[in-house]
Amino acid sequence: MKEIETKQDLVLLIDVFYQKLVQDEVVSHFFKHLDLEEHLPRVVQFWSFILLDEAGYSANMMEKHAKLDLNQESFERWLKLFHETIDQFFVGEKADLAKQRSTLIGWTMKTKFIK
Ligand code: HEM
Repeated sequence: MKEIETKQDLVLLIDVFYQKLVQDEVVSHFFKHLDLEEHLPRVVQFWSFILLDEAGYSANMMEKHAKLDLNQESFERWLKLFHETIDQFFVGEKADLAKQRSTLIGWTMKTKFIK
C-alpha cells in the first residue's frame, strides 16, 4: 500500500473507479454515454488540483451535476465505490483527504440538487 503522491497515482485511481462506475447497476446509466477519453483526464485534473496542488482545473464542476437526475441512492453508491477504490490502492494523508473532500462535495451536491 502506498500514499497518493503523483498524477500517475490519480490516473490509476480514476481509471479503476470508472471501471466500477460503468458496470454498476445503480449508477452506470450516468456514465455509459460519456466520452471517457475526454472525461477522465478532466477528473484526474480535478483531483490533482485538490490533492497535489496542481493548477489546471478551472471548470465549474458543481454546475455539471445540476442537470443530472441525481438521487440519494446514486450518491451513496458513487461515494462507496470511490472510497473503496481509494482503500484498494492507497493509504495516508492524501487518501484520507480524498475521502473527506468527496464526502463533503457529495453532501453539498445532495443539498443543492436532490429535491
Ligand atoms: C451521484 C453521484 C455522482 C454522479 C452520478 C456523477 C456523475 C457525473 C457525470 C455524468 C459527469 C459528466 C458531466 C458532464 O460532462 O456533463 C460528472 C462530472 C464530474 N464529476 Fe461527478 N458525479 C457524482 C458525484 C461527484 C462527486 C461527489 C464529485 C467530486 C467529489 C464528482 C466529480 C466530478 C468531476 C470532477 C467531474 C468532471 C467535470 C468536468 O468535466 O470538468 N462527481 N459527474
